[in-house]
Amino acid sequence: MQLAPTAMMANPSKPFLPRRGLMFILSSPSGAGKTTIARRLLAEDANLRMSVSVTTRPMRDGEVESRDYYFTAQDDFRAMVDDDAFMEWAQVFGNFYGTPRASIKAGLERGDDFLFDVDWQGAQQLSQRAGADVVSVFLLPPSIEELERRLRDRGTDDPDVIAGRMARARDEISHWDGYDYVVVNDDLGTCFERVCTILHAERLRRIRGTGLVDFTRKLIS
Ligand SMILES: Nc1ncnc2c1ncn2[C@@H]1O[C@H](COP(=O)(O)OP(=O)(O)OP(=O)(O)O)[C@@H](O)[C@H]1O
Ligand SMILES: Nc1nc2c(ncn2[C@@H]2O[C@H](COP(=O)(O)O)[C@@H](O)[C@H]2O)c(=O)[nH]1
Repeated sequence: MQLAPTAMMANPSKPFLPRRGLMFILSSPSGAGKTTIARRLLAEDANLRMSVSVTTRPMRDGEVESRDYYFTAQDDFRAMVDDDAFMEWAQVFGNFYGTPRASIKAGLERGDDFLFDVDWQGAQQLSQRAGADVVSVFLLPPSIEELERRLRDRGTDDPDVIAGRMARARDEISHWDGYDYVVVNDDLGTCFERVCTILHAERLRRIRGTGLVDFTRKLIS
């Protein structure tokens, strides 16, 4: 039997049974494309919510407060650290970044999935603290030359900032083996499909199926 394309595509994020949400981490060296992939995932997947980080870095052209980051002063960031308001935080490129705790715990219990755009330090801390809720994906550029080209063509950073990001790229890449999945972002469409495949499969893991015990009990009773 041939299924109509619409039937095959029918909302893969909507679960048949209640399930616990997951924490979907995307990391990469700066410029490899995680923001691009993240925006497309959020646009196409109704069950995925962005975990918006707090940062002390200045806002870039085109960025929107509370959509891209909560932009904050260093003193306020420190106060949040002291209040234990972050699930993780780290210093990256001389600025501070942190993942606010608020709303994530309750969201996971409701079955919401959260997307995190964090560096390797954030991925490591979240994996240690949130264990089985975490699915981590590391994106690699097809080459170092292409990574630099993407940073230049993006047109958001001065040459000295780009040099700093390139200098850090090798260190970031050296942490590839701390992730559950590694995907090369060469062709954007192919990379996006692979990331979607990971997300859809991870949602189906037995450990997330909070409704499975009752459901299977009824099936066999
Ligand atoms: N597969 C691809 N092929 C060509 N260009 C790409 C591809 N993926 C992303 N880009 C482009 O590369 C640039 C960097 O992408 P993006 O801003 O998503 O990177 P990032 O990893 O989020 O960087 P940062 O960590 O600095 O925020 C953007 O201009 C984006 O349009
Ligand atoms: N550990 C954390 N890293 C974060 C967080 N939010 C963003 N990031 C990472 O910082 C760099 C630079 O980001 P940019 O937007 O300034 O280019 C990048 O690797 C992000 O993944 C966070 O909350 N925690």
